[in-house]
Amino acid sequence: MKGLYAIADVGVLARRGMGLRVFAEGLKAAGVGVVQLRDKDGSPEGVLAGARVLREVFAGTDSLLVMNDRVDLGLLAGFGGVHVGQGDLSVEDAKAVAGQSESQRAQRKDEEDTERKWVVGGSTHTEDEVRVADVGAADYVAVGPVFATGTKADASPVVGLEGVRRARALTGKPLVAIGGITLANARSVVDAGADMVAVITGLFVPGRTVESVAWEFGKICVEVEREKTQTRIF
Ligand SMILES: Cc1ncc(COP(=O)(O)OP(=O)(O)O)c(N)n1
Ligand SMILES: Cc1ncsc1CCOP(=O)(O)O
Ligand SMILES: [Mg+2]
Repeated sequence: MKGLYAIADVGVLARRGMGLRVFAEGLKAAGVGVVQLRDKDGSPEGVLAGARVLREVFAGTDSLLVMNDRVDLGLLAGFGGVHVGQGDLSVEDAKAVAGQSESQRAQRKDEEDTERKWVVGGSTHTEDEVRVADVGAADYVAVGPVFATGTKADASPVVGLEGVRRARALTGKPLVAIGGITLANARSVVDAGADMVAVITGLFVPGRTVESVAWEFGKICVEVEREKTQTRIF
């Protein structure tokens, strides 16, 4: 898991007058690897309707589709995973609902090679939460908000780049940074140790297409990773 983790926030899209399908097609054209559907105000059927749009647009690609908050809707939608925060179902319970707890997987050992793992990611905002997530069942650990964000009204205090560095030191799991990430600061976030940058508002740059912005986020992540590898070799 490296690069851009794009979040299709239904409320933000509506406020910006952009359709979910058009937005998703831009992400697909940019080759985005992970796309989350975040619909905080939608009815269950409304969320599933949005999920169907993402399934259609990303059909035939390897992109991972992640449902925010609701493991049941993620499973119904045929998504590849769910993201849960500190106030949502726990990562472990989300795994169990998806039939992916340790014991459930052990019972189906023979199928495991062919079975694609259902991904469960979890939010963290403090060092203690990162420590807990590191030893728990989360497939990736999200940390944030890195910078101030206007998108989440009940966001925790910002952790800054130092928070990303500390999280990096505390977990070897894939680390996703979120909150106020833009093209201008994405490099610093990946430099601080994030594997992926999760972005909502930063995908909208006046005068530019979502595709070109998403592509540039991916390019920044690849460049920083390449620089890190070279630094390690020489
Ligand atoms: C990749 C990623 N990281 C963090 C969050 C935030 O999750 P949560 O804290 O549950 O807040 P809501 O998004 O549900 O308001 C996320 N959605 N995705
Ligand atoms: C969902 C969420 N969780 C922590 S910050 C945040 C909002 C991220 O949105 P933006 O990229 O617009 O700051
Ligand atoms: Mg949540």
